[in-house]
Amino acid sequence: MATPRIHPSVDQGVKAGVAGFAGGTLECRCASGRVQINVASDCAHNHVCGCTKCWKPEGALFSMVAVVPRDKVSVLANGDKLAIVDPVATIQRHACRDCGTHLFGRIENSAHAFFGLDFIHPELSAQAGWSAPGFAAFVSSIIESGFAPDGMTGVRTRLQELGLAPYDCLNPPLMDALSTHAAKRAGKLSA
Ligand SMILES: N[C@@H](CCC(=O)N[C@@H](CSCO)C(=O)NCC(=O)O)C(=O)O
Ligand SMILES: [Zn+2]
Ligand SMILES: [Zn+2]
Repeated sequence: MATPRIHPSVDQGVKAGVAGFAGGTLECRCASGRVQINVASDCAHNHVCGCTKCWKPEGALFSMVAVVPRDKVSVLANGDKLAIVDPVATIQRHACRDCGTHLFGRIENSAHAFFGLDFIHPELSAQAGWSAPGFAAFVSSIIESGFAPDGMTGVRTRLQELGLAPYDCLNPPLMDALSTHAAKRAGKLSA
């Protein structure tokens, strides 16, 4: 069986980030009049995501997605082309109307554990040095996009080979953060 194409940024091996990297500019994929955003910070929790909601480049089974503080994100050019993909989703993904690329995803619910963080796709930046992806999230979800279930062992094996531990939700630190937040809100843990 052919090697599964996880994502073009990791298919030849995961490249390490650069310590002290300070961010860069992300662009959509239009031939002209590109939407540009600036991200004045390195990203964190970078991962590949198999969910149906995250933007994936052509041919890839996974997106590559990470978070940055929302106050570090600003629109530099052609922001009038941005539209929210799904206004009721937890993550409101601001995408280019013309090419479909997602420039940033924002959580507007201030009660959410990840409020204050925006989701970005570091590959949309020409600058190298972003923190590398460290795990694979929502792996089983690729089936929801039509991937054949009998290929899942091959996908998980390839992810392991790349050093991207596969999870069917988020990784344990992020799942623990979500549960800690929920427990504090419910008064089960002290805030
Ligand atoms: N099986 C579903 C899962 C979708 C999902 O829950 N995605 C996550 C991860 S996105 C980045 O890691 C999520 O938090 N979604 C919230 C949102 O998208 O608003 C599917 O594949 O659709
Ligand atoms: Zn575009
Ligand atoms: Zn996702």
